[in-house]
Amino acid sequence: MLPKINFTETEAYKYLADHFIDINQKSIKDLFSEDADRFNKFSVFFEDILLDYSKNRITDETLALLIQLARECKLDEAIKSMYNGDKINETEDRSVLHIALRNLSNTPILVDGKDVMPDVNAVLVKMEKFSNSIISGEWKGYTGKAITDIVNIGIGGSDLGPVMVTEALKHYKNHLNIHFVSNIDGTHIAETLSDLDAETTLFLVASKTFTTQETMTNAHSARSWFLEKGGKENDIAKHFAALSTNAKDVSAFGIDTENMFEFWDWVGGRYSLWSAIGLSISLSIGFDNFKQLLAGAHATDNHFKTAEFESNLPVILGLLGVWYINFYNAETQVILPYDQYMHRFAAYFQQGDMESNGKHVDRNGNEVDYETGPIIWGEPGTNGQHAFYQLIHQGTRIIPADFIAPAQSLNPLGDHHPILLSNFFAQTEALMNGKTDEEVSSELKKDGKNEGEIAKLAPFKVFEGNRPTNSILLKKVTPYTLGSLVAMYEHKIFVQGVIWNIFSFDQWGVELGKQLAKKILPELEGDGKVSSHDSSTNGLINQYKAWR
Ligand SMILES: O=P(O)(O)OC[C@H]1O[C@H](O)[C@@H](O)[C@@H](O)[C@@H]1O
Repeated sequence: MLPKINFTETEAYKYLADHFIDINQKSIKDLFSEDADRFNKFSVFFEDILLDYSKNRITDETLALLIQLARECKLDEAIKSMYNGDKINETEDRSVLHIALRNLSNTPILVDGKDVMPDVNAVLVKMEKFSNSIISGEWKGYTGKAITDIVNIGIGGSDLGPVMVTEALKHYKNHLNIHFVSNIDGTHIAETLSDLDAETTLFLVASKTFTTQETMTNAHSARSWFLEKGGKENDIAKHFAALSTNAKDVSAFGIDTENMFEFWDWVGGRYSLWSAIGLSISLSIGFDNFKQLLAGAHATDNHFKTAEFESNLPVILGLLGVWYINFYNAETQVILPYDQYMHRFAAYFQQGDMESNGKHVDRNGNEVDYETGPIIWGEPGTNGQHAFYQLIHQGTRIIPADFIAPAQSLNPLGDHHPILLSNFFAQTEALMNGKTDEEVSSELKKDGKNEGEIAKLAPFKVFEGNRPTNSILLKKVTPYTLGSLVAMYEHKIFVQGVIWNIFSFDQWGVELGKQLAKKILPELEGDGKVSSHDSSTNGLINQYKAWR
């Protein structure tokens, strides 16, 4: 089980609070000039990933105290508990074993005394066979044609991971066209289906529970479309597969359980891209590449489990986040991939991080009196530079930023990649160094401005700097490296949840809105006025009814 320790009552926390007062006087720039070895000290390699965290407001002492904090919070025990298959998702009484899905070493992992690996491996074999027969064209649709288009119908964890990965690994994709329908807004499925041919389309209904309203509604619409286009009830087996933990509801929907790819309740939705939910990935890039993705994640899992905290990437990232959130009052964490293929990476970790650590009750059931999960946001560079970096550079908030870039481009076109990377390097340097009043004034002087003009303009052009960043330089975006990177962020979330003494693997916060929507739906029928809510909700519903 997870320890239940209030981190603000640890020795390390008290030391950190004192230390914060000292370190807050110093700039990162000063820290670099005081220590020629700073980059070597605060950077760490993991295979083809270099994490440089030297441009942070930390010293040796900060890091030592943060690691002490992790030890006092018994992070090592928590990691062991997760890997042992303990039911650390206590509020749902479940183990948390996404690590088992990519456990290519095949060491036994027990849940309730039973090794889960034979089942995991059997589903992987089934995914491989299925992927191969669709990709090769051996699998035929109801009129004898090969499949050309895959539509994954799912939402949340049954959508975001496959979307992010198939986009990030588009370079490795085969001839199949992959589409994703998630939104209940009819536009999403209507627009997707408008260009498709029922004879050559395969639907993957992806839902852990197989009860999610959006997914079920979209799946039923897809089924009706298929039947309208000429498919017959008994052709459905050739065009619909299910990715789920719920065999009963899958067969009730009419999907042959032969076409069901199973996973288990110990796989959280937002940690499920490694499971059968990853079938669209395996179809898009081939099973061997999917396995490489798992292999990369497995390598990170081993690193997280065995590396000393001082050189453990997820631990370092997690603790740096705690440092900014709980001592500097940072509210957000921005993720900035300098790689167009990774354009959904931040969106993916919005669910990964915010659904995991957006909690205000600790593991003892008490309200916390400290901040927990940050707001995650981000867009690919350099687009972000031309949109919101102004606020990161000159706004009033501290925004810790993760910059991610591959050294090798998958599309080495002219000088695009050096230009992209020059921006990647320049931004973290600029955020750290800023630009002083003297520098601004002398620049303005060179531009021919007079004293009065300089005094007037200079304040607006000063950058105070001292804004913290991590740089994550990858050799190249490959299935393996992406797997490693995603697992690194997953474990970072776990580290932070352990320190904050919250349960990171439940998501009760998504329920209330769902319940209320179910109550409101019947009220939308008929023309009668609705008066059962507050005046705002009544007013909005009644206006909707008047306008629809
Ligand atoms: O896969 P399902 O069961 O359709 O759930 C889809 C999503 O539903 C809810 O919003 C949450 O529970 C998410 O964590 C989940 O990913």
